[in-house]
Amino acid sequence: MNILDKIIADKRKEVKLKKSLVPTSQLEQSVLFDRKAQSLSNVLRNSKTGIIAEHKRRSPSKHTINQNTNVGQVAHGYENAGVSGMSILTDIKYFGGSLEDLILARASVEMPLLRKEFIIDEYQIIEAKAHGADVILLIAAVLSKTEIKALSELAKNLGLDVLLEVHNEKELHKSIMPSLDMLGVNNRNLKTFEVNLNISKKLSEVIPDQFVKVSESGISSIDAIKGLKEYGYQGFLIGENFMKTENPGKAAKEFITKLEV
Ligand SMILES: O=P(O)(O)OC[C@@H](O)[C@@H](O)c1c[nH]c2ccccc12
Repeated sequence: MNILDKIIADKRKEVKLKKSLVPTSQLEQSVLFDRKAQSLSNVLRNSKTGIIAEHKRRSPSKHTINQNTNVGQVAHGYENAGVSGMSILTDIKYFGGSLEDLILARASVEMPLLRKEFIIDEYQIIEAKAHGADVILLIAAVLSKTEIKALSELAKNLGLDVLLEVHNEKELHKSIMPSLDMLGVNNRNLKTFEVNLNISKKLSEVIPDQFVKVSESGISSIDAIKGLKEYGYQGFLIGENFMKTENPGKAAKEFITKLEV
């Protein structure tokens, strides 16, 4: 079994258990559930830099990246750096994140927050809204077309933006539908961990213009961003490059300052 299949198998068990413990009717009572979400796609359309900075403690490919973070401080640092939004890993087992991280970031900043999760069930979208997310991620590699449609339509009904992630042309063709806001190309193959920025460049031609294009993973230089912008990308998801430093917010600030000149 590849790592992605393993993560999804565990996720199915986790969601089943959660559903039995906390019903959606209870999630819907959260004060955050009624909060009006902010649109990351709108921010990206109007941003010169388009950085989405991620909070990621560890990953199956890199193991420990940064175990000493205070997510509220990181969120403040990113906001102060002028990022367009923040991505927060909420998977516990493989990425060391949690929904608590999402709440703590929400309590610290106003900018759009993406719940970075392996979403396979509508329950997780209600949960995202109840914990202050503005955006959800859907990963085409693990969902059918019917699932992508149902999950993205639910998110839109709740006022959330949808970022749909693909890694190849087949996934892209299966996924294109009006209930998506952003199309993300993951430069990392989630099955092999191989990273190649040319995947974003290649797939850019087949992404229709109505979607904001986001390039994800393996981005660590200003030149990489300049190159991707030429292919129409307006969003750049960066995790490790900031998180591996002692002060991710400071690293993001230095990066964005260089990008602006
Ligand atoms: O740390 P990086 O290489 O900058 O990558 C960030 C982000 O793109 C990556 O964490 C990611 C992209 N898609 C995902 C799906 C699930 C978990 C993680 C991810």
